[in-house]
Amino acid sequence: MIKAGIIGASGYTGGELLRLLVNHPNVKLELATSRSLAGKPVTSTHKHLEGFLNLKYENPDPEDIRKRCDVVFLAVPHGSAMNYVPELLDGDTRVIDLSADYRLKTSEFEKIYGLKHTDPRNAVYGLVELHPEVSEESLVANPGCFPTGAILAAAPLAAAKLLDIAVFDSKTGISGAGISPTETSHYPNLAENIIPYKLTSHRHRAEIIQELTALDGKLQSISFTPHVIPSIRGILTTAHLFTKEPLSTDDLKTIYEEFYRDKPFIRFPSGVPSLTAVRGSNFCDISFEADKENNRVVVLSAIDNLVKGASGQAIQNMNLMFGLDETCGLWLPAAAP
Ligand SMILES: NC(=O)C1=CN([C@@H]2O[C@H](COP(=O)(O)OP(=O)(O)OC[C@H]3O[C@@H](n4cnc5c(N)ncnc54)[C@H](OP(=O)(O)O)[C@@H]3O)[C@@H](O)[C@H]2O)C=CC1
Ligand SMILES: CC(=O)N[C@@H](CCC(=O)OP(=O)(O)O)C(=O)O
Repeated sequence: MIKAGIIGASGYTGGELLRLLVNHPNVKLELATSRSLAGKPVTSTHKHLEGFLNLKYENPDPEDIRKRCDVVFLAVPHGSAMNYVPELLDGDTRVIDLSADYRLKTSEFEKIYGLKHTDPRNAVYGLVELHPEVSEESLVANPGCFPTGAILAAAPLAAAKLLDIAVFDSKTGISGAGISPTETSHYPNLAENIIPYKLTSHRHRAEIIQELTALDGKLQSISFTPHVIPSIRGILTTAHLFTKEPLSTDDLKTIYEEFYRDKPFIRFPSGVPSLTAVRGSNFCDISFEADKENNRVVVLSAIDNLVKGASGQAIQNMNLMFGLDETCGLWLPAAAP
C-alpha cells in the first residue's frame, strides 16, 4: 500500500483528497496535517468522512512526514509549499504540490506572485493529458483550476498550430477561493449575482500561456477573465478561439477526438457541458462549435475545480507516479443533479 500524507488537510482540497483517497484501493491514509486543529479528529471538521476515517490532525515536522509517507500532497497556499518541498524530497518520498509554487519558471513565479522563490528546482506541470512524463518524476506541480479547464479546451488547436487568438471566459464556484470566508463569499454578496474579477491580470493567465505556447511553439495572443458564480463547485469555461484558417464543426470533431484518444477523463457529451454532470468527478467535459464566418470556434469545458481542477488530478498524477492505471480510485460518475 502507498502511505499517503496530506499537508493542509483541513482545507477544501485537503478534504477532497481525503474523500477520494479513503476509497483508493492502493492507498493507506497515514497523515493529515493542520497547524490550527492538531489533536482534533479529522471528522470534527470534515463531517462527510464520519465512519470512513479515524485519523486525528497532526502537525509534525517535514522530516517526520517524509519518514512516514511514500507520497505527500501539499494542499497549502502558494508561497508555503516551497518551505516543505526540499526536506520532503530528501529521500524516496514523492511530492504532489497543489499550490502554484512550482508551476511556472522561478523568475515568472516571482514576477506574477510578487514572492521570492526559495527553492529554484523544476517540476513537471501535472496536466496528465499533456504531460504523461509525470510517471518519471518525484515532484509534480498540480495545475491551477482555471488553467486545467482552459488549457484542455484549447490544447488540440494549439498542438495543430491552428490557434491565432484565444479568449477564455470562465465561471467558477466559490470553493475555488478556499475555506476562509471573504467579502466575495459572503452570502448576500454572491447569491443571485455574478462577480467578475482580475479582468485582465489573473495570475492563472501565465500558466495558460506557458502550456499553450509550448504546444504551439510560439507566443499566441491569450486573454483570460474569471467570474465567481453562486455555486459551490465547478468551472465552466467558454473559449473563443480564433483560428488561422476557417474550420468546420466536423474538422473540430476530428481534431479533438484524435488529440484526446485514450484519455479516459476527457468526454465529449452531446449538447453543451454542464457543471452538474462533472460535480464530484474527475472528468473534463468538452464541446465545440465552429463559427466559420469569423474564423472562430467556441469551445466549452466543464470541470469540478476541487476534483479535476485540484485533488482528483493530484491523485491521477499519483497513480502514474506509482505505476498504477490513471483511473485508479477515480472512476466515479458525477453527483448529478
Ligand atoms: N480550492 C480550489 O478549488 C483549488 C485550490 N488550489 C490550491 O490548493 C491549495 C489549497 O487550496 P484550498 O484547499 O482551497 O485552501 P484552503 O484555504 O481551503 O486550505 C488550506 C489549508 O492549508 C493550511 N495552511 C495554511 N497556511 C499554511 C502554511 N503556511 N503551512 C501549512 N499549512 C497551511 C490551512 O490549515 P491550518 O491553518 O490549520 O494549518 C488550511 O486548512 C492552494 O494553494 C490553492 O491555491 C488549486 C486548485 C483548486
Ligand atoms: C474563486 C477563486 O477565488 N478562485 C481562485 C483560484 C483558485 C485556485 O485554485 O487557484 P490555484 O489553482 O492557483 O491554487 C482565484 O481566482 O485565485
